[in-house]
Parts: sequence; structure tokens; C-alpha cells
Amino acid sequence: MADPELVDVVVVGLGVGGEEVAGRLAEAGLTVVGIERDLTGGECPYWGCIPSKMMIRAANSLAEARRVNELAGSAEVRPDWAPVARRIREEATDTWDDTVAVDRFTGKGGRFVRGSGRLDGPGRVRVGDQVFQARYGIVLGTGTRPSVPPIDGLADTPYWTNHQAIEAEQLPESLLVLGGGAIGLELAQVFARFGVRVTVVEAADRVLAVEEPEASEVAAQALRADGVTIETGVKAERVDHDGGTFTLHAGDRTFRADQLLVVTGRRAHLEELGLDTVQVDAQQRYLPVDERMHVTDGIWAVGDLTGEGAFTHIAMYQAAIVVADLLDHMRRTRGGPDASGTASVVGGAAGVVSAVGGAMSAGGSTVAPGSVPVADYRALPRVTFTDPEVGAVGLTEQQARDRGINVQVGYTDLTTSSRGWIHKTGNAGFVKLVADADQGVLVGATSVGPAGGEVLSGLVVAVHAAVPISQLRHMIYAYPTFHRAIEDALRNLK
Ligand SMILES: Cc1cc2nc3c(=O)[nH]c(=O)nc-3n(C[C@H](O)[C@H](O)[C@H](O)COP(=O)(O)OP(=O)(O)OC[C@H]3O[C@@H](n4cnc5c(N)ncnc54)[C@H](O)[C@@H]3O)c2cc1C
Ligand SMILES: NC(=O)c1ccc[n+]([C@@H]2O[C@H](COP(=O)([O-])OP(=O)(O)OC[C@H]3O[C@@H](n4cnc5c(N)ncnc54)[C@H](O)[C@@H]3O)[C@@H](O)[C@H]2O)c1
Repeated sequence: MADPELVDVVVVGLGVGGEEVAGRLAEAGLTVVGIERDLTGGECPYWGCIPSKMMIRAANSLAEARRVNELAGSAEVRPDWAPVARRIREEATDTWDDTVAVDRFTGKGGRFVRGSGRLDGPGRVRVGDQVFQARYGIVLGTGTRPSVPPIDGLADTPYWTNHQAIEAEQLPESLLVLGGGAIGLELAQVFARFGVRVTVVEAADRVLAVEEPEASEVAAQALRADGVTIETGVKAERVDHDGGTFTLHAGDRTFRADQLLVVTGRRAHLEELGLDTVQVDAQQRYLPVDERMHVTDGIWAVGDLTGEGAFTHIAMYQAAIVVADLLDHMRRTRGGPDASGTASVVGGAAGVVSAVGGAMSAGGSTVAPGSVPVADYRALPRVTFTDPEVGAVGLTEQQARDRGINVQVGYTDLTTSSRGWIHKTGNAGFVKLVADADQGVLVGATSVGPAGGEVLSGLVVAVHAAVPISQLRHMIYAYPTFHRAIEDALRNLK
């Protein structure tokens, strides 16, 4: 067995989070080994956010064209999946080839290794026959994979996960979607708008169950208007496939379709990471991290793996913290610059310090030695890109009540706002605010509507910066925007 090779940092998993950390550290002059077993960039660019939003853009253009009949004359719409599949192949994924992403990383000075990495004792990572010893740290960014429920017969059928759904070049005539969460609803609406007969089968008593009940209701109504059948409270017991048709059995009910898409959540595979070799429990659902993304001595984690929210913006946010903290750790280990910025490190990492004179560049912001930012998820935004979009930040009303907060709620229906009324067809939505009456600030908000995700931005600022409600009430909201509904909802707080 070859001796371990000494490098500065090893990053295992080059998804959104890992690629960002590895690239930034390599740019900073560290010797960084990035290990990826599949495609550099991970789920988001190849099977997640980007191609799914290309599908949504296409499906929404069909829906908008169909609205011409109500607003502006007549339009005949003939959906064709071919340009969508082509765009995903050619523009988004290079037909699922990551050469560009690997070149981007190596262009920054990183060293790329294709394979499955696992911890091999303190400071060490093994990939195949190669073993790397990390001088300053190891970063785990191995993400999640679909969590497939243990339903009788399911594993033996050719069901789709998000991968096959995103890669589809032809659409089935009918589709069962198991799971009415973010992925399920976004894709169900897309396929329905392209003419597929879609049924969503959800175990909980409502779709999008993590968000406000009003959001679940509007989303369900919108999908039904697109022809989607929504079945909630269904406990699937068995799945059969006879070569052409899937049959899903639940009590005395059966659901049939040409294809079955399983989107029932995601799971981190900690058991694959060799965590036992560093005395970390691998029997957990996610890998717990502290506010600076530490797992244990010399190990950081980033992204979906941490269970702090499976979103690309969380992975990027955490990546900035890991970079800052790792550079800070390196400086302390090497006896680097003090708070006044006197550089004293040498070797591969010296470039980092000399380049910025004692301050360290992390995530686009400059971090002075010793002042590493810490994670704060109070104002975590999320957007489900159905039409209407469901945007939310911070706590739901129920979550706030469960925390014992003295809650006030303000609600307004978008259809009654000037802009909603003008917009007419496709105007479903609302703004709901959750306030802490004792503190006089918003702790959560939901904005559903044609631009629900964009309207959310003002609400994210309000929750993040704890802007006093009295101040929010005395702002000027442009007329007639969708976001002006926030002013109404503030007025309705009680
Ligand atoms: C259909 C869909 C739509 C989505 N839409 C959105 C959206 O609109 N907005 C949003 O914010 N988020 C969205 N997400 C979520 C987003 O894709 C994830 O939050 C993001 O990809 C997480 O990044 P990550 O780096 O944690 O993990 P991943 O992107 O999962 O990357 C992890 C990488 O690690 C690699 N890996 C795993 N184990 C090993 C190992 N042992 N050795 C080497 N490599 C390994 C994997 O191959 C993978 O490339 C969507 C997800 C899906 C599935
Ligand atoms: N727009 C976005 O930002 C976006 C889009 C897609 C995905 N994502 C991320 O990816 C994550 C995973 O998405 P997802 O939709 O797979 O998970 P999810 O957790 O959002 O939803 C899964 C749904 O499946 C249901 N379910 C679980 N087991 C079931 C069963 N046996 N039968 C029927 N229903 C069952 C759950 O009740 C839940 O409603 C999301 O949590 C989100 O963080 C984000």
C-alpha cells in the first residue's frame, strides 16, 4: 500500500457545496484534492434545480399561452417535449458530461480525482488505492440520494426517480407521482401541462405539508386546474408492474399509470463515509454540524448532508462559512497572521494570506482573521416553483406557536389586490405574515402568487434583519405591484 499523499485539504463530493469549497480554497492557493464519484456540480445542475426549472419555464409558457384566450384573443397551443429535452441535454447538462466543471476546478489549481472517497482514520481519505492525508482539513459534501420507501414490490419495478424524470426524452401518457413535496408538485405540473395524465399520491393529509396549510390548498387547486388528480392521506402498500403498467395498491384502492415517479424525500448515506474511523456516529439521518460546519476535529460538512435544508442556497451559504473557517483554522495551525494582518505562513497556503494581507476572502466577503461568520437559519427562504410559486421564509404559524411565541397573523388574498385583479387569470395567491407580537418583528412569511418567489425577497430581509413592524408599515410599496400585498397583510396583523 502506497504512503498517504500529503495535501492541504481533501473535499469529498463535488456537488454544489463541495465544488464551491474546493474551488475557492484552490483559488486561494491551497493544495486541494476534490473527489467526485459521479458528476462535478452534483444534483442541482444535472438532475435538480436547473433542468427542472427549464422544464417549468417551458410548461409555464404553455400555460401563459393558454391564458391568451381569456385576455387577448385566441391561441392554439400544441405542446412538444422535444425542445425541452433537447435544451436540458444541450444547454444544461452537456448530455450529463461534467468536463466543463472539472476543467473549471482544475483551472483554479485543484486536483480532481474521480471515485468514491471515504474517511480512513483522522485526517485521511481513501479513494480506491489512493490515500490522502489532509494537513488542514477534510470537507464532506456528499449530498443525498432519493429516499425510496420500503413498499412491497416497488424495488423490483422500473420506477423513475428525479434522474429518469429529468432525462426523459419521451413522456408517458400517464404518470403516478408518489410524494407531493417540492419535487413531486413541480414535476407533476410540468408533465400535466405537456398533456400527461398525472396523479399525485401523498401519504400526508395535504401536499407541500411543510409549508402553511393555505399554501398547500392554493398549490393543490392550481394543479387540479391543470388536470392533475391529487390523492392525499394514501398509504401505498404494494406496487406491481406488468411490463407496461404500474399499479399502486393502497387499502381497497388502486392507482394505475404507464410510469411511476418516486419523490418521497431524500436521504444522506452516512454509512458510506467511513465515519466510524473518526469516531462519528454513522447511524444518523444527517451529519450534525455546529454553527461553523464542524463535524469533529479537522472535518467539516456542507450542503444537504447536514440536514439544515436541502437547497442550493443553503449549500452555498454554508460553503462560504467553511472556507472562512478552514482558512482561519489553517492560519492558527500554521501560526499565521495575527489580527493586525502580519503574514507569516509559507508554502502552498501562503498565497492566501499574502494575497489579501491577513484578511481572508470567503464566499465573496472578506473575513478578518478570527471573525469567521456563523450560520444563522432564522431567515431560511424556500421557493417551490409551481405556478403560482410558493415562497416562504422563517417559521410557519404553527411552528411559531409550537415555540411559545406570542403570535399574530396577517393575511391577504392576492386576487383582491389591485395587481391581482388586473392580472386576472392565473392570479391565485396570498401573503401571510407570522409576527412575534412581543418583539414587534416578523418571524415568518409566505408569499404565494405568479411572482411569489420574487415577492419573498422583501420578506426575507424583514425576517433576517428583524425590521420592526412599525417600520415595515411606514414603507412605500410601489403601485400596483404584487409585493404591495405585503402592506395589506401588515395592516391585517392580529
Ligand atoms: C428535482 C430537484 C429540484 C431541485 N430544485 C431546487 C431548487 O429549485 N432550488 C434549490 O435551492 N434547490 C433545489 N434542489 C435541491 C438541490 O439540488 C440540493 O440542495 C443541492 O444539490 C445540494 O448540494 P450538495 O452539494 O449538498 O449535494 P449534491 O448536489 O447532492 O452533491 C453531492 C455530490 O457528492 C457526490 N458523492 C456522494 N458520495 C460521494 C463519495 N463517497 N465520494 C465522492 N463523491 C461522492 C455525489 O455524486 C454528488 O455529486 C432540487 C433538487 C432536486 C432533486
Ligand atoms: N424549489 C426548490 O427549492 C426545490 C425543488 C425540489 C426539491 N427541493 C429540495 O429537495 C428536497 C427533496 O424533495 P422531495 O419532494 O423529494 O421531498 P419532500 O420531503 O419535500 O417531499 C416528500 C413528500 O413525500 C411524501 N411521502 C413520503 N413517503 C411517502 C409514501 N410512502 N407515500 C406517499 N407519500 C410519501 C411526504 O409526506 C412528503 O410530502 C426538498 O425537501 C427540497 O429541500 C427544492
